[in-house]
Amino acid sequence: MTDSMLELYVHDGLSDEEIDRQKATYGPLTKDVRELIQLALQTRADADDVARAREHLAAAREILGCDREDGPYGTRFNDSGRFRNWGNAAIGLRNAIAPIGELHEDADGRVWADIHLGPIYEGPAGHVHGGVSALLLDQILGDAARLSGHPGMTGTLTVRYRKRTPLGAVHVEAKLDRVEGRKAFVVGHVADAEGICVEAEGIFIAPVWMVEQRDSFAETPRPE
Ligand SMILES: CCCCCCCCCCCCCC(=O)SCCNC(=O)CCNC(=O)[C@H](O)C(C)(C)COP(=O)(O)OP(=O)(O)OC[C@H]1O[C@@H](n2cnc3c(N)ncnc32)[C@H](O)[C@@H]1OP(=O)(O)O
Repeated sequence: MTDSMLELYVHDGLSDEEIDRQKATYGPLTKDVRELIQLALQTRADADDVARAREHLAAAREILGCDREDGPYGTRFNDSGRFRNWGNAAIGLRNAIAPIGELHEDADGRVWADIHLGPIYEGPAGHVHGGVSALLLDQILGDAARLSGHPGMTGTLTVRYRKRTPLGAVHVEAKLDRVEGRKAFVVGHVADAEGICVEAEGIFIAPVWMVEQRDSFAETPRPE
């Protein structure tokens, strides 16, 4: 299990220029697909128009599929310490369902993101699915642990839903609370304009292999 995961931490030696080129190429594709996901939910096009649109989509699938990778994206590094987790379900640059765009980090260690959660993230009518809130919190609490120099796997995530979270603009933030051995304790919340909707505490545990990997970096790697 551990070994198979480590195999997906790959130093691929791409130049910064090549990474920038890939971002410029694939980022807009991800954005288009994200819009398509929402359109699949919202379109009122009739059956003929849907059939016509599907022909275009089939053509796009053929073009995009003729040269492709198999399997998960994993985490890829280069010499200058840039790392890409572009398949990540919460924040991956090439993952059209990932709701988090830009991540911010304040000087005091607070990590936050402002996110627009559209109708594809619905749980209770008009409101955010509880699992989506947990996804955001798992990611942002994990990032707060990692950016403070204590990366780890989620051991325990405790989530308290204080009030419903309306779809639309939400703010997510987290901060390292304390560290005990290989365990980082992080707190955070999801808020709407009226205040906190969901709060969480996470325990992020660095497995031994991750501690060794971490120690091989002079600085905490920054994600793309
Ligand atoms: C450099 C690198 C790059 C950075 C990349 C960052 C990637 C981040 C990715 C983030 C992605 C997003 C997030 C995701 O999606 S992460 C995906 C969801 N999480 C997982 O799949 C984790 C699966 N579980 C495991 O891998 C292991 O069980 C872990 C690693 C958690 C512990 O296994 P390990 O064998 O290491 O543990 P140990 O037995 O030596 O115990 C050590 C200490 O921990 C205490 N304990 C044990 N279990 C738990 C628990 N569940 N809650 C609370 N505490 C627990 C234990 O009592 C002991 O405490 P103490 O006696 O010392 O006080």
